[in-house]
Amino acid sequence: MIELEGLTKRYGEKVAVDNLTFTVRPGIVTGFLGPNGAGKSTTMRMILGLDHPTAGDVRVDGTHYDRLKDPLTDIGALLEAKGVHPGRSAYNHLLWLAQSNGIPERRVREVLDEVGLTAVARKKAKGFSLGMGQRLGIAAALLGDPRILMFDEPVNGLDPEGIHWIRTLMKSLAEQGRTVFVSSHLMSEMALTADHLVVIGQGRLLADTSMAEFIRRNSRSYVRVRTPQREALLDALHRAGVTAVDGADGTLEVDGTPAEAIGELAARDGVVLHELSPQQASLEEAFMQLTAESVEYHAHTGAPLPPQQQQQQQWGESWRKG
Ligand SMILES: Nc1ncnc2c1ncn2[C@@H]1O[C@H](COP(=O)(O)OP(=O)(O)OP(=O)(O)O)[C@@H](O)[C@H]1O
Repeated sequence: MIELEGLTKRYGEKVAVDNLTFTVRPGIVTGFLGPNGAGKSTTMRMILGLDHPTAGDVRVDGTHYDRLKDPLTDIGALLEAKGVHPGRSAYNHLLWLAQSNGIPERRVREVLDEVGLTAVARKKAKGFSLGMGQRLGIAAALLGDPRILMFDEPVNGLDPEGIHWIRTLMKSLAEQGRTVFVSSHLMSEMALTADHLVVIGQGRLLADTSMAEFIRRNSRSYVRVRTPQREALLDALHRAGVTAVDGADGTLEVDGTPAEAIGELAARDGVVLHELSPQQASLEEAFMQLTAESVEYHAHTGAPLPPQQQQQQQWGESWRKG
């Protein structure tokens, strides 16, 4: 497990990570989601002991990273800027890592095979594409056969085949019972990979929820109705026990009643409709709304928020409780 407790990092006035408390559990893929600059990389660097927290604590399997005896066998990580000597081959890079961490040489061949780099293992890293570089970074993370794996934006720069490969790899690592913690700024990516979601914005925790729950709450389907006879339509719906709420641009939104039924109710009363369209709210929209509120919250520090944003903020609160 990775356990964060009140983890905080300040750079001067800037609060990069703000009082984060959550646990990353084994056997599932946990997505770490937030817009650019939310504090994901800083959090991951603190987990690995590369940055020191200003306050709070983070433990890897109950211990601070720098007290782990053989860290590569406990936690493997792919960080965004992974330093590989450009003149060194993939094989020699991994061999150097293995030898300095007491890992047998056969693991080098195994992980090269696992990430599909065997054919180019003797080529110098400076000739590697971005995708090959990512694969080499992942090979390094897997080298010590660790129980915990952490990937910072692993699909960056990968082609569709590479992205598919990473997704499959992360899921299979979790199925083996490992803890898999992966960051992204794309909800659509996480929806395909993660079982659990931790969302941050401006360094603060916004959501800590299962993916299924996030989808259940946000996959709202409704029907958008546009009519020049608003009152007449509302009457017709009301008589049938159907509730409509105001949508954007003077539209009405109806939950739980199919478009066909709404159309028939309108026709029965001779109500003209200009639009009758089933809608599905996207997860990306839900994510943007969730993180936008944290930006607003910080921009208005000390000042009361407008009622709509207060409501959105409470929505964020309920995620935290979930
Ligand atoms: N060494 C540093 N000195 C000053 N500010 C920093 C430093 N490292 C990070 N920050 C700031 O802390 C905030 C969080 O940065 P971080 O890189 O952790 O975000 P992120 O969520 O990983 O973003 P991205 O997706 O863009 O990588 C940003 O505002 C960043 O500018």
